[in-house]
Amino acid sequence: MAFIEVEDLVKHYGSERAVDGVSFTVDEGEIFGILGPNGAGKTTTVECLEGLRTRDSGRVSVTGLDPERDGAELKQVLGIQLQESRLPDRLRVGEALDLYASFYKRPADTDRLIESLGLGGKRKTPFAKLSGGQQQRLSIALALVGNPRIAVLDELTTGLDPQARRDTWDLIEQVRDSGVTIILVTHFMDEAERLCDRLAVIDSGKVVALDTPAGLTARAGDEQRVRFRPSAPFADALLLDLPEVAEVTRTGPQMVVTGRGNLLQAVTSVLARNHIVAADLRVEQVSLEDAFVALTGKPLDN
Ligand SMILES: Nc1ncnc2c1ncn2[C@@H]1O[C@H](COP(=O)(O)OP(=O)(O)OP(=O)(O)O)[C@@H](O)[C@H]1O
Repeated sequence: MAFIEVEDLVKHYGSERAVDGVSFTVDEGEIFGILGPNGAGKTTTVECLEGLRTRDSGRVSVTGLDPERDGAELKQVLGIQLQESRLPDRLRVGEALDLYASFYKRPADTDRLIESLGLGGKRKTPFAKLSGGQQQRLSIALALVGNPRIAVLDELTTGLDPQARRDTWDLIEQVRDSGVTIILVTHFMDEAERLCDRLAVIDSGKVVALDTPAGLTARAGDEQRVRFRPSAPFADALLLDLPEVAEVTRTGPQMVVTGRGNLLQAVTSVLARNHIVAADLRVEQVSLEDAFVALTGKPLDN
């Protein structure tokens, strides 16, 4: 039996089928991503896994426990970081951690947890006086205070600045290295690509792909794009005649040449032969974002 198993999970809200037959498994020790646009059914899926929602049908097993039947036992192995979790403004960091620790049979040492999450010196600081990044760290600390085997993190870095996001990613890798299995719900491609060992891409309540980030990207093909500003006008046909080139588009002074194989060399050779200089030349490979569009027919951030 897999560490975590979700099989043919279905959940309706009224007549809306928010989760429509979702299946996946998670191995012990991995960071498993659930990626999808707003309203795709990600949160509902993990809420069924956490025992916070009752499923309409399907099977869910978390370390052999059924969240609906074995809720009390599950709470001892699962740590949850809720989306946009807010605490009372005046609750101090130490008080919040001690309170949450009291819910568990074998809580973590809160002093060590505070230190390892970079909140050292903040024990007496009220929630409202923490920065966005520190509040996020506290919510991760609260998810870990019960010494869980699994942590479910929902929209981990929403609202954080780039540095705080990178720090949080480092932290999550440390948590995984300490042996915690992580389920990460996100709608950020860069986060999924950086952190996840495997990903379920969810769209309109269904899993449309289940793979490693590299595997997903490979599915979108080996297409490349070469962007540049030509120093002189020329006919598109010059490039379209090349076997490597599939498409040429122009946006203002910029040209984008899409194709395969040794595209860069083919394009630059033709330009050189015609005495055209390519300024601001850039080559782009297929990204996870392209893979997502190929799979769902729409961009992630819609
Ligand atoms: N409590 C609820 N009552 C009614 N409909 C709901 C409820 N919660 C979610 N939904 C609807 O179910 C669908 C899936 O929502 P869900 O929150 O699971 O998606 P999500 O992928 O987590 O989205 P987001 O990234 O915006 O949180 C959406 O259409 C949403 O409007």
